[in-house]
Amino acid sequence: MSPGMPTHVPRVAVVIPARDEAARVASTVRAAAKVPGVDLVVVVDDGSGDATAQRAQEAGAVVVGHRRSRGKAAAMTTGAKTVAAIDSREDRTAPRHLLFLDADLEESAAEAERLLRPVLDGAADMTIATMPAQSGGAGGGHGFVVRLARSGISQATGWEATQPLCGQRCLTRSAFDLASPLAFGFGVEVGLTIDLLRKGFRVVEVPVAFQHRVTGSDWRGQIHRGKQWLHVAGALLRRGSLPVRPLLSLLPIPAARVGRGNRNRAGR
Ligand SMILES: O=c1ccn([C@@H]2O[C@H](COP(=O)(O)OP(=O)(O)O[C@H]3O[C@H](CO)[C@@H](O)[C@H](O)[C@H]3O)[C@@H](O)[C@H]2O)c(=O)[nH]1
Ligand SMILES: O=C(O)[C@H](O)COP(=O)(O)O
Repeated sequence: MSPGMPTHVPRVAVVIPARDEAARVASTVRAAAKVPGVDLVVVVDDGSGDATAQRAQEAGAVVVGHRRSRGKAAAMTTGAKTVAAIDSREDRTAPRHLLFLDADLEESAAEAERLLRPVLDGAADMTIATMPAQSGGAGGGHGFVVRLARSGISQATGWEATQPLCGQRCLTRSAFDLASPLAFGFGVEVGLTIDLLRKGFRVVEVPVAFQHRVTGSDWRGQIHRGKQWLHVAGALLRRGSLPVRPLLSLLPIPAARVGRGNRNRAGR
């Protein structure tokens, strides 16, 4: 907590949705708590089967939980409701801004100040981090989910997101409330971006040196991506913006026949 700040200045609450993150959540909480402007860290234990809740509490977070996993978006909503309840108990004149961070950022969560600065300064309603190349390598994805998300956002709003799935975001309370209810599960980022841009809010990407666990290429990683893809597609469908081209690219037909007119297979 930074002393000497007047109480009417909106401070920032960090909300960390966490499922089975016992190995990483404590260092993420400790690093997030040190970010200037942050005076509250809430971890939502989304039905973990491990000691996530205990580790988060020991690290100093306010911990709330779901008995069974309800997905990332529901965990974010529970966290935002918890912050609202604390805000009203404290009788604040201005609600806290919400900084959503994944549980696996560990020490790099300390970099988050860059993400909240434009929101604190009133220059943006939502910031989204763009993250550097990850030390764990490029991961095992083929870009299917990222391409679907990016072209869906672009089709819906005309905005080209660099990292459309990134969940490290800072929002004003009013932006969050106006974007609720959130899109389900891993569709939440795409839904937030589209809904806020469509309502005329200012959304800005900010480079931040976060590092996180990279999804691998084993069967678990591919199941994770399948789930992400379905959730993103669901969020886009509900917003009338499911793009056709990334869907066609999933079909086993030669690239030359997918929306390339009469070009030959080499794309010339
Ligand atoms: O049912 C779930 C699944 C995940 N999480 C948490 O949500 C965060 C992101 O999940 P993760 O498994 O790390 O997903 P990634 O594929 O690594 O995440 C990328 O893609 C997600 C959207 O698909 C974004 O939310 C993330 O910010 C982005 O880093 C983590 O803190 C998880 O513990 C939950 O709370 N409940
Ligand atoms: O690993 C990732 O970046 C996400 O899980 C998305 O996977 P993708 O590479 O298939 O879009």
